[in-house]
Amino acid sequence: MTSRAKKALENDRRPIADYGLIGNMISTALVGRDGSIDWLCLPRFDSPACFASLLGTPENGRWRIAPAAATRRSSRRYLPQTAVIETTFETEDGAFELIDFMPLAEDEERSDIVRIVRGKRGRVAVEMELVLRFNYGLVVPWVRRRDYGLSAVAGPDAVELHTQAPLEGQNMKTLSRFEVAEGESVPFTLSYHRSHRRPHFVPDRGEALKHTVSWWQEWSKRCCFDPSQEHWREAVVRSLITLKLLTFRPTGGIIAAPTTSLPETPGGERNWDYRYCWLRDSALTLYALLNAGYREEAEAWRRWLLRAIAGRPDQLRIMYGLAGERWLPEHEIPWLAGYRDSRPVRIGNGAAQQLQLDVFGEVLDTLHTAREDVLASAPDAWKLQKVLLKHLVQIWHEPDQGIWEMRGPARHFTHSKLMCWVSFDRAIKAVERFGLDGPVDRWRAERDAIHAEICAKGFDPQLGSFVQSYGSKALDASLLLFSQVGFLPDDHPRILGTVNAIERDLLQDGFVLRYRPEHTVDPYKQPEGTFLACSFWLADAYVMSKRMDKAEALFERLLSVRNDLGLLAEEYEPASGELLGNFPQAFSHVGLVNTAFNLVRAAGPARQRAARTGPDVAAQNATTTGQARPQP
Ligand SMILES: OC[C@H]1O[C@H](O[C@H]2O[C@H](CO)[C@@H](O)[C@H](O)[C@H]2O)[C@H](O)[C@@H](O)[C@@H]1O
Repeated sequence: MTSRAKKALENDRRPIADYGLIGNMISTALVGRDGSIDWLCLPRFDSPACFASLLGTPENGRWRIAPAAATRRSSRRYLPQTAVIETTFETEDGAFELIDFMPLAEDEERSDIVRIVRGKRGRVAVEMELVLRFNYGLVVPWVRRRDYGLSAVAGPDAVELHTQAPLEGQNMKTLSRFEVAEGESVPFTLSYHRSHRRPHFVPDRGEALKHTVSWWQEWSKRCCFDPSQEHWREAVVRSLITLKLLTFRPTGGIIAAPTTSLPETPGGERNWDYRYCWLRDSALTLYALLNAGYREEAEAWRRWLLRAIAGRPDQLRIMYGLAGERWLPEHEIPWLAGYRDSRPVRIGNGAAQQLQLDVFGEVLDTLHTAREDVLASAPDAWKLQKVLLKHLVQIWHEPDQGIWEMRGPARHFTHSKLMCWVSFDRAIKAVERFGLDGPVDRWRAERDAIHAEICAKGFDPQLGSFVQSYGSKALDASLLLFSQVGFLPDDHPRILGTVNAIERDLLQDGFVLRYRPEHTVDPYKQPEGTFLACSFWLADAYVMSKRMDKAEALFERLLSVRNDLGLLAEEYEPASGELLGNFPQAFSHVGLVNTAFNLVRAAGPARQRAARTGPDVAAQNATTTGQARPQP
């Protein structure tokens, strides 16, 4: 076997959970346990990757710093309450730490990655390999030596490597070999800039580290999760830091994940680009941020939402780019082999063109919650809501692609209709509670008509459960949301029956599948992993029906599948114990935060949502359920 093939295989076998996330709220990088950065898009989350070995081979770009000799042991952690990763490598000759972080950046076209090698014990030989490949692992740049290191340019992109370590070019790669002794530091900075602009000054790396650490620690302190529940608080803070890392600071948009095409089925075709902002994820994200006390972030998210959706209501999209872009065409990238041969690798997302009726409900619920929680006034929000409702009156009867964005024929998905009901319901509440103007009688008639239709066509008396789409027998985890949006009382037999049916049909080793592909119109029939956000929704449904022990047990199991850094992908495969799908995924982390608050507060996000109220955080802090018993 050639060494190239060996390397490819080595890369193929790396579990998704082996990665950690660093970032500066403009872009992020995935750092492997072995010291290799295998995914980095520059300048923004949604730009082409310059390190793409995650989806191919090391030849598609990576930046590895690791011991030159065999590693005896390695361990890693985030520096407490930060987005800075510290990996410790131990060899026969001693030990060193590798500190990885991205300093905060103001300019969305300039980002730095800092890597500091710090000797801890003995004297260790270290190897650095930098393989730069712009445009998703394809384009080899023109590299020149500089007194500060090197510069590389190709087309619109340029990077500078700043280091005092010796550098050597070999086979289109840059290599370095040096030794580090106890107490010594060898820093590297990779700085991106547009090739038509001048490179920027790279400040002192020690100072940048101090500043980055203290910024994250101050930010984390703001989390108002009960500090006495240390174990859960730590998990909540890690999820919030991850959500913050997935936020595009210049606009406030939050992406679903920083990766594309990590497979939902290893070796399969369910490989999608998640580097965009989904409206669907907005209401639950807002509850998570507000409950945790992050008002500014919630306000920035709401402002992003209002800008993104502004315009004709019939042009509402289900997802947008970081700044609200609507043109997100889907392409396949043939030169990347795919993570464990999972092809195609896709860029852009065709689901952006779909009709998914539930997004109306998500948007109207988000704006309603913002009003209930007295976020800074947004005078145009109500006008926009009325226009959206006027359009929804015309279209809620239509079939759509549903919450799971199925690419088969359109259906009357029950969850989509449920969220249409939410749209009218929240608007009526806005009139009743805030005296806003609107055709409330018309809205009441629509709301009642949808309610009656769902109860007649979306419920199967034999199963005793709501079903995925009108007239079908298939179940769907999105039906777990019925109680938390307030459609029927928590203890209604139809709500309890639906939870029972999902427990019977969709559980795999205690985790929840979205649906069974063989029972649906989904054209991709390969089995996928269990869906983590849905598993959190089951825990929430247990809270709503006051089964706190079950809720707590499921929550603990979900915490146990996070990787060693506390990160979750979109899915989890119980048989192999692997995380699957794009990573880390915002929807999963939003689920974690909301379930944690549901467990510790008398009225957490699920009950707030059912009551159509916002989280009054001060009052919430004063009341905890006392029902949950977190482990120390
Ligand atoms: O696997 C099917 C679909 O998966 C993606 O969508 C999923 O992620 C979204 C973002 O978190 C979430 O809102 C949605 O409900 C999930 O199904 C993908 O982007 C779609 O193109 C794909 O059809």
